[in-house]
Amino acid sequence: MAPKMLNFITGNENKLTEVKAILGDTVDLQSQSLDLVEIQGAIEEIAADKCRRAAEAVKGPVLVEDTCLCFNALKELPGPYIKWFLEALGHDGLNNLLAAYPDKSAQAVCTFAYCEGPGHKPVIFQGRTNGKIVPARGPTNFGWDPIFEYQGQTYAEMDKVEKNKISHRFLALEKLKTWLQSEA
Ligand SMILES: Nc1ncnc2c1ncn2[C@H]1C[C@H](O)[C@@H](COP(=O)(O)OP(=O)(O)OP(=O)(O)O)O1
Ligand SMILES: [Mg+2]
Repeated sequence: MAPKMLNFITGNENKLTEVKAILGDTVDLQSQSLDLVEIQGAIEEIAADKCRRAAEAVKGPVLVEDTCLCFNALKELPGPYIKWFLEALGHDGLNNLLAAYPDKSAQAVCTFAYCEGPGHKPVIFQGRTNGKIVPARGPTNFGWDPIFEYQGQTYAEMDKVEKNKISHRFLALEKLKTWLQSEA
């Protein structure tokens, strides 16, 4: 059964803002701020595990999201560890990681996981946007957005409405919406 209300558990306000903007009033979106433990492993496993932890923490239905930035020349690393790479290396350091490689292409991957409550199996919805890593351009208020270029513009340079029409998060939420409608 599709939930009437989604409780999005995240410690990241920018994510919450984008999810609200993309879902609009199609869903009743609640939110709780929790910084959940994230395991190592495949992207889907990390999201599913994060979802189980969130369901245990709030003792009810939850939606979580995990974002990865995958450099193709680096066999998809930093991937789920982008948060720590970004904190340690900054935008210049992330560009420098690719200095030895001609291929600057990257994928922004957004994985949502929904779970009905403790003990239930999480359902996964994933979106991927292809782009490339460039020296930072545009406002610096959202993580790696200034170094991820999509069709000539970085995410940071893009108009928010335009970004939310093509982003990895939009593509994943389209799948979530389709699932919610099919279960209704
Ligand atoms: N456009 C973007 N979309 C999502 N995350 C981004 C973006 N730009 C930068 N980031 C950052 C935020 C984090 O440092 C990292 C993603 O790590 P992740 O664990 O998914 O987020 P988080 O820890 O900030 O929130 P959460 O509490 O939902 O896990 O990438
Ligand atoms: Mg996190």
